[in-house]
Amino acid sequence: MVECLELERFVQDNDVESKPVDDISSICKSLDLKGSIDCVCDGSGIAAKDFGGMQSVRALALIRPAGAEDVALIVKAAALSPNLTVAARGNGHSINGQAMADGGLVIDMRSTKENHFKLLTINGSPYIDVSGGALWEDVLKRCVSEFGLAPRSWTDYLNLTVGGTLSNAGISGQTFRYGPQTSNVTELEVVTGKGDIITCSETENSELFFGVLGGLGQFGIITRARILLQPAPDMARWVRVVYADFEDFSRDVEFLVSLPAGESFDYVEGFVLVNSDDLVNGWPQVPMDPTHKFDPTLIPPNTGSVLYCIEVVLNYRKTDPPSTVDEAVSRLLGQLAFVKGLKFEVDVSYAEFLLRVKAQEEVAKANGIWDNPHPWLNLFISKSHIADFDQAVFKKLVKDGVGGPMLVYPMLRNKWDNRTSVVLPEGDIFYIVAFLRSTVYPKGPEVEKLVAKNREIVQVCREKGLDFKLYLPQYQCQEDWKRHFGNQWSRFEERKRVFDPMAILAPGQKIFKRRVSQS
Ligand SMILES: Cc1cc2nc3c(=O)[nH]c(=O)nc-3n(C[C@H](O)[C@H](O)[C@H](O)COP(=O)(O)OP(=O)(O)OC[C@H]3O[C@@H](n4cnc5c(N)ncnc54)[C@H](O)[C@@H]3O)c2cc1C
Repeated sequence: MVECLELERFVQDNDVESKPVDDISSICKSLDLKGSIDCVCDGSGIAAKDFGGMQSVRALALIRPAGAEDVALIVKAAALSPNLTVAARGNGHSINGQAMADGGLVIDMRSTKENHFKLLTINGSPYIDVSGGALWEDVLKRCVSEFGLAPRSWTDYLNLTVGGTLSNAGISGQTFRYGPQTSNVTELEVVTGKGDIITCSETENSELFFGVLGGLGQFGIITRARILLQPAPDMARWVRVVYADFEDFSRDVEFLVSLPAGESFDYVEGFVLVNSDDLVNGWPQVPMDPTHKFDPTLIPPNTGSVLYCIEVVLNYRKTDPPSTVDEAVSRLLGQLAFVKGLKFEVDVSYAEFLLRVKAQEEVAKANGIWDNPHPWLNLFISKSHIADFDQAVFKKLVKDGVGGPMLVYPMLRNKWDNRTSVVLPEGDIFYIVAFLRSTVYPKGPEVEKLVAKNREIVQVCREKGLDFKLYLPQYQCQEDWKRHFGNQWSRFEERKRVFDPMAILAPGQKIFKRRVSQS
Protein backbone atom coordinates (compact mmCIF):
# COMPACT_ATOMS: atom_id res chain seq x y z
CA MET A 1 0.00 0.00 0.00
CA VAL A 2 1.45 3.35 -1.03
CA GLU A 3 0.09 6.03 1.28
CA CYS A 4 1.69 9.13 -0.14
CA LEU A 5 -0.80 10.80 -2.46
CA GLU A 6 1.85 12.41 -4.59
CA LEU A 7 3.54 9.11 -4.97
CA GLU A 8 0.30 7.40 -5.98
CA ARG A 9 -0.49 10.06 -8.55
CA PHE A 10 2.97 9.84 -9.94
CA VAL A 11 2.79 6.10 -10.18
CA GLN A 12 -0.61 6.17 -11.92
CA ASP A 13 0.45 8.85 -14.37
CA ASN A 14 3.66 7.29 -15.49
CA ASP A 15 4.78 4.29 -17.37
CA VAL A 16 6.84 2.83 -14.58
CA GLU A 17 8.73 0.36 -16.70
CA SER A 18 10.26 3.15 -18.75
CA LYS A 19 11.25 5.35 -15.78
CA PRO A 20 14.85 5.39 -14.60
CA VAL A 21 15.33 3.03 -11.64
CA ASP A 22 16.52 5.78 -9.32
CA ASP A 23 13.04 7.29 -9.30
CA ILE A 24 11.49 6.51 -5.92
CA SER A 25 7.99 6.24 -7.41
CA SER A 26 9.10 3.63 -9.89
CA ILE A 27 10.82 1.71 -7.17
CA CYS A 28 7.85 1.81 -4.81
CA LYS A 29 5.44 0.70 -7.52
CA SER A 30 7.58 -2.24 -8.47
CA LEU A 31 8.00 -3.47 -4.90
CA ASP A 32 4.59 -5.01 -4.28
CA LEU A 33 5.17 -5.09 -0.53
CA LYS A 34 2.89 -6.74 2.00
CA GLY A 35 3.62 -3.85 4.35
CA SER A 36 3.23 -0.14 3.71
CA ILE A 37 5.22 2.82 2.42
CA ASP A 38 4.86 6.40 3.64
CA CYS A 39 6.39 9.20 1.70
CA VAL A 40 8.12 11.39 4.29
CA CYS A 41 9.19 14.07 1.88
CA ASP A 42 8.58 16.89 4.41
CA GLY A 43 11.22 15.64 6.86
CA SER A 44 8.71 15.05 9.65
CA GLY A 45 7.86 11.87 11.49
CA ILE A 46 9.95 9.18 13.10
CA ALA A 47 12.34 8.73 10.17
CA ALA A 48 13.78 12.16 10.95
CA LYS A 49 14.04 11.77 14.73
CA ASP A 50 16.02 9.90 17.31
CA PHE A 51 16.50 9.96 21.07
CA GLY A 52 19.64 12.07 20.72
CA GLY A 53 17.54 14.83 19.19
CA MET A 54 20.59 16.47 17.63
CA GLN A 55 20.30 15.30 14.02
CA SER A 56 17.50 15.53 11.55
CA VAL A 57 17.77 14.42 7.97
CA ARG A 58 15.12 14.01 5.34
CA ALA A 59 14.41 10.46 4.28
CA LEU A 60 12.64 9.68 1.03
CA ALA A 61 10.26 7.12 2.47
CA LEU A 62 9.39 5.28 5.65
CA ILE A 63 8.57 1.66 5.05
CA ARG A 64 6.75 -0.63 7.45
CA PRO A 65 7.58 -4.12 6.25
CA ALA A 66 5.50 -7.19 7.02
CA GLY A 67 8.60 -9.37 7.32
CA ALA A 68 11.96 -10.39 5.89
CA GLU A 69 10.62 -10.74 2.33
CA ASP A 70 9.57 -7.09 2.30
CA VAL A 71 12.92 -6.04 3.75
CA ALA A 72 14.71 -8.01 1.02
CA LEU A 73 12.58 -6.39 -1.69
CA ILE A 74 13.43 -2.93 -0.38
CA VAL A 75 17.16 -3.62 -0.28
CA LYS A 76 17.11 -5.11 -3.77
CA ALA A 77 15.18 -2.12 -5.09
CA ALA A 78 17.70 0.26 -3.51
CA ALA A 79 20.50 -1.69 -5.19
CA LEU A 80 19.00 -0.86 -8.57
CA SER A 81 19.44 2.82 -7.88
CA PRO A 82 22.80 4.58 -8.04
CA ASN A 83 22.39 6.33 -4.68
CA LEU A 84 19.59 4.97 -2.51
CA THR A 85 20.49 3.79 0.98
CA VAL A 86 18.45 1.79 3.51
CA ALA A 87 18.40 2.28 7.28
CA ALA A 88 16.73 -0.22 9.56
CA ARG A 89 15.17 1.75 12.39
CA GLY A 90 14.65 -0.14 15.64
CA ASN A 91 13.10 2.21 18.15
CA GLY A 92 15.23 5.17 17.15
CA HIS A 93 17.04 5.33 20.49
CA SER A 94 20.34 6.19 18.88
CA ILE A 95 21.99 9.46 19.80
CA ASN A 96 23.59 10.62 16.57
CA GLY A 97 21.31 9.74 13.67
CA GLN A 98 22.64 6.18 13.33
CA ALA A 99 19.19 4.89 12.27
CA MET A 100 18.56 7.67 9.75
CA ALA A 101 18.99 7.72 5.96
CA ASP A 102 19.50 11.10 4.32
CA GLY A 103 17.49 10.90 1.08
CA GLY A 104 17.14 7.16 1.59
CA LEU A 105 14.65 4.57 2.74
CA VAL A 106 14.01 4.03 6.44
CA ILE A 107 12.58 0.68 7.48
CA ASP A 108 10.52 0.83 10.66
CA MET A 109 11.33 -2.59 12.11
CA ARG A 110 8.68 -2.24 14.80
CA SER A 111 6.05 -3.19 12.22
CA THR A 112 7.50 -6.71 12.41
CA LYS A 113 7.51 -6.90 16.21
CA GLU A 114 5.01 -9.74 16.50
CA ASN A 115 6.78 -11.99 13.97
CA HIS A 116 8.44 -15.29 14.83
CA PHE A 117 7.63 -15.37 18.57
CA LYS A 118 8.16 -19.02 19.39
CA LEU A 119 9.59 -21.07 22.27
CA LEU A 120 12.04 -23.84 21.37
CA THR A 121 13.97 -26.42 23.33
CA ILE A 122 17.39 -27.28 21.89
CA ASN A 123 19.60 -29.84 23.64
CA GLY A 124 17.46 -29.40 26.75
CA SER A 125 17.83 -25.59 26.90
CA PRO A 126 15.00 -23.12 26.27
CA TYR A 127 15.26 -20.46 23.54
CA ILE A 128 12.89 -17.87 22.18
CA ASP A 129 12.74 -16.83 18.55
CA VAL A 130 11.77 -13.18 18.22
CA SER A 131 11.64 -10.53 15.53
CA GLY A 132 14.57 -8.13 15.15
CA GLY A 133 11.92 -5.43 15.57
CA ALA A 134 10.62 -6.77 18.92
CA LEU A 135 11.08 -4.55 21.95
CA TRP A 136 13.00 -6.13 24.83
CA GLU A 137 10.21 -5.02 27.14
CA ASP A 138 7.74 -7.15 25.20
CA VAL A 139 10.17 -10.07 25.09
CA LEU A 140 10.46 -9.89 28.89
CA LYS A 141 6.74 -9.63 29.53
CA ARG A 142 5.77 -12.43 27.16
CA CYS A 143 8.54 -14.81 28.18
CA VAL A 144 7.78 -14.39 31.87
CA SER A 145 3.99 -14.50 31.63
CA GLU A 146 3.71 -17.28 29.04
CA PHE A 147 6.63 -19.53 30.02
CA GLY A 148 8.07 -18.40 33.37
CA LEU A 149 11.36 -17.87 31.49
CA ALA A 150 13.51 -14.85 30.68
CA PRO A 151 16.62 -13.87 28.69
CA ARG A 152 19.79 -13.74 30.78
CA SER A 153 21.43 -10.55 29.55
CA TRP A 154 19.70 -7.17 29.45
CA THR A 155 20.07 -3.48 28.84
CA ASP A 156 19.18 -1.02 31.62
CA TYR A 157 16.25 0.23 29.57
CA LEU A 158 14.01 -2.13 27.62
CA ASN A 159 12.22 0.10 25.13
CA LEU A 160 14.92 -0.84 22.64
CA THR A 161 14.62 -3.37 19.85
CA VAL A 162 16.38 -6.71 19.71
CA GLY A 163 17.97 -5.83 16.34
CA GLY A 164 19.06 -2.39 17.58
CA THR A 165 20.91 -3.62 20.67
CA LEU A 166 22.40 -6.69 18.94
CA SER A 167 23.86 -4.30 16.35
CA ASN A 168 25.83 -2.67 19.18
CA ALA A 169 26.30 -5.24 21.99
CA GLY A 170 23.54 -4.75 24.59
CA ILE A 171 25.03 -4.31 28.06
CA SER A 172 23.88 -3.95 31.65
CA GLY A 173 24.63 -5.27 35.12
CA GLN A 174 24.29 -8.89 34.00
CA THR A 175 27.05 -8.57 31.37
CA PHE A 176 29.83 -9.56 33.80
CA ARG A 177 28.12 -12.91 34.26
CA TYR A 178 26.59 -13.77 30.88
CA GLY A 179 28.34 -11.43 28.49
CA PRO A 180 26.53 -8.82 26.39
CA GLN A 181 23.29 -9.67 24.59
CA THR A 182 25.41 -10.52 21.54
CA SER A 183 26.83 -13.46 23.56
CA ASN A 184 23.34 -14.79 24.26
CA VAL A 185 21.97 -15.37 20.76
CA THR A 186 22.62 -18.55 18.83
CA GLU A 187 20.94 -17.95 15.48
CA LEU A 188 19.87 -15.00 13.36
CA GLU A 189 17.89 -14.46 10.21
CA VAL A 190 19.46 -11.60 8.32
CA VAL A 191 18.71 -9.69 5.13
CA THR A 192 22.09 -8.75 3.69
CA GLY A 193 22.97 -5.66 1.68
CA LYS A 194 22.49 -7.82 -1.42
CA GLY A 195 18.90 -8.51 -0.41
CA ASP A 196 19.53 -12.18 0.42
CA ILE A 197 17.62 -13.68 3.35
CA ILE A 198 20.13 -15.81 5.22
CA THR A 199 19.96 -17.90 8.39
CA CYS A 200 23.23 -17.78 10.26
CA SER A 201 24.77 -19.10 13.47
CA GLU A 202 28.15 -20.12 14.88
CA THR A 203 28.17 -23.10 12.53
CA GLU A 204 26.16 -21.86 9.53
CA ASN A 205 27.21 -18.73 7.63
CA SER A 206 29.27 -17.88 10.69
CA GLU A 207 31.06 -14.88 9.17
CA LEU A 208 27.72 -13.16 8.66
CA PHE A 209 26.51 -14.20 12.14
CA PHE A 210 29.50 -12.76 13.96
CA GLY A 211 29.74 -9.79 11.60
CA VAL A 212 26.19 -8.68 12.26
CA LEU A 213 26.58 -8.96 16.06
CA GLY A 214 27.93 -5.56 17.06
CA GLY A 215 28.11 -4.74 13.34
CA LEU A 216 26.38 -1.34 13.60
CA GLY A 217 23.84 -2.46 11.01
CA GLN A 218 26.54 -2.58 8.31
CA PHE A 219 26.24 -6.15 7.05
CA GLY A 220 22.58 -7.03 7.29
CA ILE A 221 19.21 -6.31 8.82
CA ILE A 222 18.32 -8.71 11.63
CA THR A 223 14.79 -9.98 11.07
CA ARG A 224 14.85 -12.83 13.61
CA ALA A 225 17.00 -13.67 16.63
CA ARG A 226 17.17 -16.84 18.74
CA ILE A 227 17.79 -15.91 22.38
CA LEU A 228 18.83 -18.24 25.18
CA LEU A 229 16.43 -18.24 28.16
CA GLN A 230 16.63 -19.24 31.81
CA PRO A 231 13.99 -19.68 34.52
CA ALA A 232 12.75 -16.23 35.51
CA PRO A 233 13.31 -15.37 39.17
CA ASP A 234 10.37 -13.82 41.06
CA MET A 235 12.11 -11.14 43.07
CA ALA A 236 15.15 -8.89 43.22
CA ARG A 237 16.93 -7.67 46.37
CA TRP A 238 18.25 -4.36 45.05
CA VAL A 239 21.08 -2.74 47.04
CA ARG A 240 23.18 0.42 46.74
CA VAL A 241 26.29 1.15 48.79
CA VAL A 242 28.30 4.38 48.69
CA TYR A 243 32.06 4.90 48.55
CA ALA A 244 34.14 7.99 49.25
CA ASP A 245 37.26 6.59 47.64
CA PHE A 246 37.71 5.39 44.05
CA GLU A 247 40.32 2.81 44.94
CA ASP A 248 37.95 1.12 47.41
CA PHE A 249 35.12 1.32 44.91
CA SER A 250 37.05 -0.17 41.99
CA ARG A 251 38.63 -2.91 44.11
CA ASP A 252 35.24 -3.98 45.47
CA VAL A 253 33.33 -3.79 42.22
CA GLU A 254 36.04 -5.81 40.44
CA PHE A 255 35.96 -8.33 43.29
CA LEU A 256 32.19 -8.75 42.85
CA VAL A 257 32.35 -9.33 39.09
CA SER A 258 35.21 -11.80 39.48
CA LEU A 259 33.43 -14.17 41.89
CA PRO A 260 32.16 -17.44 40.40
CA ALA A 261 28.50 -17.82 39.40
CA GLY A 262 26.37 -18.69 42.42
CA GLU A 263 28.74 -16.90 44.79
CA SER A 264 28.09 -13.30 43.73
CA PHE A 265 25.22 -11.02 42.90
CA ASP A 266 23.19 -11.44 39.69
CA TYR A 267 23.63 -7.84 38.66
CA VAL A 268 26.55 -5.48 39.35
CA GLU A 269 26.74 -1.86 38.23
CA GLY A 270 28.16 1.37 39.60
CA PHE A 271 27.83 5.09 39.22
CA VAL A 272 29.48 8.35 40.15
CA LEU A 273 27.60 11.10 41.96
CA VAL A 274 28.41 14.61 43.03
CA ASN A 275 29.17 14.98 46.72
CA SER A 276 26.39 17.49 47.34
CA ASP A 277 22.66 17.72 47.82
CA ASP A 278 22.13 18.60 44.14
CA LEU A 279 18.80 16.98 43.22
CA VAL A 280 19.88 15.62 39.84
CA ASN A 281 23.59 14.94 40.29
CA GLY A 282 24.12 14.47 44.01
CA TRP A 283 23.14 12.41 47.06
CA PRO A 284 19.40 12.23 46.19
CA GLN A 285 20.35 9.86 43.33
CA VAL A 286 21.14 7.07 45.78
CA PRO A 287 18.05 6.25 47.90
CA MET A 288 15.54 4.02 46.08
CA ASP A 289 12.60 4.45 48.44
CA PRO A 290 10.97 7.52 50.04
CA THR A 291 11.69 6.01 53.48
CA HIS A 292 15.46 5.95 52.76
CA LYS A 293 17.41 8.86 54.21
CA PHE A 294 20.88 9.72 52.92
CA ASP A 295 22.86 10.99 55.91
CA PRO A 296 25.77 13.11 54.58
CA THR A 297 27.36 13.32 58.04
CA LEU A 298 28.46 9.72 57.48
CA ILE A 299 30.71 10.73 54.58
CA PRO A 300 34.31 10.87 55.85
CA PRO A 301 35.77 14.36 56.23
CA ASN A 302 38.09 15.45 53.40
CA THR A 303 36.14 13.44 50.85
CA GLY A 304 36.49 15.00 47.40
CA SER A 305 33.93 16.40 45.00
CA VAL A 306 32.52 13.06 43.89
CA LEU A 307 31.30 9.83 45.48
CA TYR A 308 30.88 6.37 43.99
CA CYS A 309 28.05 3.91 44.34
CA ILE A 310 27.96 0.15 43.72
CA GLU A 311 24.52 -1.11 42.75
CA VAL A 312 23.84 -4.84 43.05
CA VAL A 313 20.93 -7.23 42.84
CA LEU A 314 20.39 -10.72 44.14
CA ASN A 315 17.54 -12.51 42.40
CA TYR A 316 15.43 -15.00 44.31
CA ARG A 317 12.23 -16.99 44.27
CA LYS A 318 9.28 -16.17 46.49
CA THR A 319 9.60 -19.65 47.96
CA ASP A 320 13.20 -19.03 49.13
CA PRO A 321 13.34 -18.60 52.93
CA PRO A 322 13.98 -14.88 53.66
CA SER A 323 16.95 -15.83 55.84
CA THR A 324 18.76 -17.37 52.83
CA VAL A 325 18.51 -14.12 50.89
CA ASP A 326 19.52 -12.01 53.90
CA GLU A 327 22.49 -14.24 54.61
CA ALA A 328 23.74 -14.28 51.01
CA VAL A 329 23.48 -10.48 50.74
CA SER A 330 25.13 -9.88 54.15
CA ARG A 331 27.95 -12.30 53.38
CA LEU A 332 28.81 -10.43 50.18
CA LEU A 333 28.32 -6.91 51.53
CA GLY A 334 30.37 -7.86 54.58
CA GLN A 335 33.42 -8.15 52.34
CA LEU A 336 33.05 -4.62 50.95
CA ALA A 337 34.58 -1.38 52.21
CA PHE A 338 31.71 1.05 51.56
CA VAL A 339 30.92 3.95 53.89
CA LYS A 340 29.19 2.38 56.88
CA GLY A 341 25.58 3.45 57.09
CA LEU A 342 25.36 4.46 53.44
CA LYS A 343 23.61 1.28 52.37
CA PHE A 344 20.13 1.25 50.85
CA GLU A 345 18.03 -1.73 49.83
CA VAL A 346 14.59 -2.65 48.59
CA ASP A 347 12.84 -5.80 47.44
CA VAL A 348 11.02 -5.50 44.13
CA SER A 349 9.66 -7.98 41.63
CA TYR A 350 12.10 -9.19 38.97
CA ALA A 351 10.14 -7.44 36.20
CA GLU A 352 9.85 -4.24 38.24
CA PHE A 353 13.62 -4.16 38.58
CA LEU A 354 14.23 -4.75 34.87
CA LEU A 355 11.67 -2.07 34.00
CA ARG A 356 13.14 0.45 36.47
CA VAL A 357 14.12 3.02 33.83
CA LYS A 358 10.57 3.07 32.48
CA ALA A 359 9.44 4.75 35.69
CA GLN A 360 12.10 7.44 35.15
CA GLU A 361 11.01 7.77 31.53
CA GLU A 362 7.47 8.52 32.64
CA VAL A 363 8.68 11.23 35.04
CA ALA A 364 10.97 12.73 32.37
CA LYS A 365 8.10 12.71 29.86
CA ALA A 366 5.85 14.44 32.35
CA ASN A 367 8.56 17.10 32.93
CA GLY A 368 9.07 17.52 29.20
CA ILE A 369 12.75 16.51 29.49
CA TRP A 370 12.49 13.19 27.65
CA ASP A 371 12.10 14.85 24.27
CA ASN A 372 15.00 17.29 24.79
CA PRO A 373 18.35 16.53 23.13
CA HIS A 374 20.54 13.89 24.79
CA PRO A 375 24.23 14.43 24.07
CA TRP A 376 25.32 11.10 25.55
CA LEU A 377 28.81 9.66 25.58
CA ASN A 378 29.67 6.00 26.26
CA LEU A 379 33.20 4.64 26.52
CA PHE A 380 34.87 1.35 27.33
CA ILE A 381 38.04 1.97 29.35
CA SER A 382 40.68 -0.56 30.21
CA LYS A 383 40.97 -1.44 33.92
CA SER A 384 44.60 -0.41 33.76
CA HIS A 385 43.57 3.19 32.97
CA ILE A 386 40.36 3.60 34.92
CA ALA A 387 42.10 5.26 37.90
CA ASP A 388 43.68 7.80 35.53
CA PHE A 389 40.27 8.40 34.00
CA ASP A 390 38.84 8.95 37.48
CA GLN A 391 41.51 11.58 38.22
CA ALA A 392 41.24 13.39 34.91
CA VAL A 393 37.52 13.17 34.20
CA PHE A 394 35.32 12.25 37.18
CA LYS A 395 37.29 14.36 39.65
CA LYS A 396 37.87 17.27 37.27
CA LEU A 397 35.91 17.60 34.03
CA VAL A 398 32.55 16.36 35.34
CA LYS A 399 32.95 16.99 39.05
CA ASP A 400 29.72 19.01 39.03
CA GLY A 401 27.77 16.27 37.25
CA VAL A 402 26.31 16.00 33.77
CA GLY A 403 22.62 16.48 34.51
CA GLY A 404 22.02 12.74 34.38
CA PRO A 405 23.55 9.44 35.48
CA MET A 406 27.31 8.82 35.19
CA LEU A 407 27.67 5.05 35.06
CA VAL A 408 30.94 3.23 35.71
CA TYR A 409 31.22 -0.54 36.15
CA PRO A 410 33.46 -3.38 35.02
CA MET A 411 33.00 -6.23 32.58
CA LEU A 412 35.01 -9.35 31.85
CA ARG A 413 36.50 -9.65 28.42
CA ASN A 414 36.23 -13.45 28.38
CA LYS A 415 32.42 -13.10 28.26
CA TRP A 416 32.69 -11.35 24.90
CA ASP A 417 33.22 -13.25 21.68
CA ASN A 418 36.04 -11.65 19.72
CA ARG A 419 34.60 -13.00 16.47
CA THR A 420 31.81 -10.37 16.66
CA SER A 421 32.32 -6.89 15.19
CA VAL A 422 32.56 -5.16 18.60
CA VAL A 423 35.95 -3.70 19.47
CA LEU A 424 37.14 -3.48 23.07
CA PRO A 425 40.13 -2.13 24.99
CA GLU A 426 42.90 -4.55 25.99
CA GLY A 427 43.01 -6.51 29.24
CA ASP A 428 40.82 -9.02 31.05
CA ILE A 429 38.68 -6.35 32.69
CA PHE A 430 37.39 -3.11 31.22
CA TYR A 431 34.84 -0.56 32.41
CA ILE A 432 31.83 0.96 30.71
CA VAL A 433 31.59 4.66 31.46
CA ALA A 434 28.40 6.41 30.40
CA PHE A 435 27.58 10.10 30.63
CA LEU A 436 23.83 10.16 30.18
CA ARG A 437 23.29 13.88 29.85
CA SER A 438 19.88 15.50 29.73
CA THR A 439 19.46 19.05 28.52
CA VAL A 440 17.24 21.64 30.12
CA TYR A 441 18.23 24.58 27.96
CA PRO A 442 17.57 27.55 28.39
CA LYS A 443 18.00 26.76 32.11
CA GLY A 444 21.16 24.77 31.48
CA PRO A 445 24.00 24.91 28.95
CA GLU A 446 23.31 24.73 25.23
CA VAL A 447 23.59 21.35 23.53
CA GLU A 448 26.65 22.41 21.54
CA LYS A 449 28.50 23.14 24.79
CA LEU A 450 27.68 19.68 26.13
CA VAL A 451 28.78 18.05 22.90
CA ALA A 452 32.01 20.01 23.18
CA LYS A 453 32.45 18.70 26.74
CA ASN A 454 32.08 15.15 25.43
CA ARG A 455 34.72 15.89 22.82
CA GLU A 456 36.97 17.21 25.56
CA ILE A 457 36.60 13.96 27.51
CA VAL A 458 37.58 11.93 24.45
CA GLN A 459 40.45 14.31 23.76
CA VAL A 460 41.75 13.93 27.33
CA CYS A 461 41.65 10.14 26.93
CA ARG A 462 43.72 10.46 23.75
CA GLU A 463 46.21 12.93 25.19
CA LYS A 464 46.78 10.77 28.25
CA GLY A 465 47.18 7.69 26.06
CA LEU A 466 44.32 5.86 27.81
CA ASP A 467 43.24 2.56 26.30
CA PHE A 468 39.60 3.18 25.38
CA LYS A 469 36.95 2.56 22.73
CA LEU A 470 33.68 4.37 22.22
CA TYR A 471 30.60 2.24 22.86
CA LEU A 472 27.69 3.16 20.53
CA PRO A 473 30.47 4.83 18.55
CA GLN A 474 29.93 7.78 16.25
CA TYR A 475 32.51 9.26 13.99
CA GLN A 476 32.17 11.53 10.99
CA CYS A 477 34.89 10.21 8.70
CA GLN A 478 36.45 6.91 7.75
CA GLU A 479 39.86 7.80 9.17
CA ASP A 480 38.30 7.99 12.64
CA TRP A 481 36.48 4.71 12.06
CA LYS A 482 39.75 3.07 11.05
CA ARG A 483 41.32 4.29 14.27
CA HIS A 484 38.31 3.01 16.22
CA PHE A 485 38.54 -0.49 14.76
CA GLY A 486 42.33 -0.56 14.84
CA ASN A 487 43.62 -3.96 13.73
CA GLN A 488 40.00 -5.13 13.27
CA TRP A 489 39.38 -2.62 10.48
CA SER A 490 40.42 -4.94 7.65
CA ARG A 491 38.00 -7.62 8.90
CA PHE A 492 35.20 -5.05 9.17
CA GLU A 493 35.91 -3.72 5.68
CA GLU A 494 36.07 -7.22 4.21
CA ARG A 495 32.71 -8.10 5.81
CA LYS A 496 31.26 -4.98 4.21
CA ARG A 497 32.67 -5.98 0.83
CA VAL A 498 31.12 -9.42 1.08
CA PHE A 499 27.72 -8.69 2.64
CA ASP A 500 26.91 -5.13 1.54
CA PRO A 501 29.22 -4.39 -1.39
CA MET A 502 27.30 -1.32 -2.53
CA ALA A 503 27.19 0.12 1.00
CA ILE A 504 23.43 0.39 1.04
CA LEU A 505 22.84 -0.35 4.72
CA ALA A 506 22.87 1.89 7.82
CA PRO A 507 24.25 5.06 6.17
CA GLY A 508 23.64 7.00 9.40
CA GLN A 509 26.73 5.38 10.91
CA LYS A 510 28.83 7.30 8.35
CA ILE A 511 31.36 4.51 7.91
CA PHE A 512 31.10 3.73 4.19
CA LYS A 513 29.93 5.77 1.22
CA ARG A 514 27.27 4.34 -1.10
CA ARG A 515 28.80 2.71 -4.17
CA VAL A 516 27.18 2.56 -7.59
CA SER A 517 28.14 -1.00 -8.37
CA GLN A 518 29.40 -4.08 -6.56
CA SER A 519 32.94 -3.74 -7.84
C1 LIG B 1 17.15 5.54 27.44
C2 LIG B 1 18.19 4.65 26.82
C3 LIG B 1 18.79 3.67 27.58
C4 LIG B 1 19.76 2.83 27.01
N1 LIG B 1 20.32 1.88 27.78
C5 LIG B 1 21.23 1.05 27.26
C6 LIG B 1 21.81 0.02 28.03
O1 LIG B 1 21.55 -0.12 29.21
N2 LIG B 1 22.70 -0.82 27.43
C7 LIG B 1 23.01 -0.70 26.09
O2 LIG B 1 23.78 -1.52 25.60
N3 LIG B 1 22.49 0.27 25.35
C8 LIG B 1 21.61 1.15 25.91
N4 LIG B 1 21.09 2.14 25.13
C9 LIG B 1 21.59 2.31 23.76
C10 LIG B 1 20.82 1.42 22.81
O3 LIG B 1 21.16 0.07 23.00
C11 LIG B 1 21.20 1.76 21.38
O4 LIG B 1 20.98 3.11 21.14
C12 LIG B 1 20.40 0.93 20.41
O5 LIG B 1 20.92 1.07 19.13
C13 LIG B 1 19.00 1.45 20.41
O6 LIG B 1 18.16 0.48 19.93
P1 LIG B 1 17.04 0.86 18.89
O7 LIG B 1 16.25 -0.37 18.80
O8 LIG B 1 16.31 2.10 19.24
O9 LIG B 1 17.95 1.06 17.60
P2 LIG B 1 18.04 2.28 16.58
O10 LIG B 1 18.53 3.47 17.29
O11 LIG B 1 16.77 2.41 15.86
O12 LIG B 1 19.18 1.72 15.61
C14 LIG B 1 20.51 1.65 16.01
C15 LIG B 1 21.39 1.14 14.87
O13 LIG B 1 21.09 -0.22 14.63
C16 LIG B 1 20.59 -0.40 13.32
N5 LIG B 1 19.48 -1.33 13.41
C17 LIG B 1 18.29 -1.16 14.02
N6 LIG B 1 17.55 -2.27 13.91
C18 LIG B 1 18.30 -3.16 13.24
C19 LIG B 1 18.09 -4.49 12.81
N7 LIG B 1 16.96 -5.14 13.05
N8 LIG B 1 19.09 -5.11 12.14
C20 LIG B 1 20.25 -4.48 11.87
N9 LIG B 1 20.49 -3.21 12.24
C21 LIG B 1 19.53 -2.57 12.93
C22 LIG B 1 20.17 0.99 12.85
O14 LIG B 1 20.24 1.12 11.45
C23 LIG B 1 21.16 1.86 13.57
O15 LIG B 1 22.37 1.91 12.84
C24 LIG B 1 20.14 3.00 25.67
C25 LIG B 1 19.54 4.00 24.89
C26 LIG B 1 18.58 4.82 25.47
C27 LIG B 1 17.98 5.91 24.65
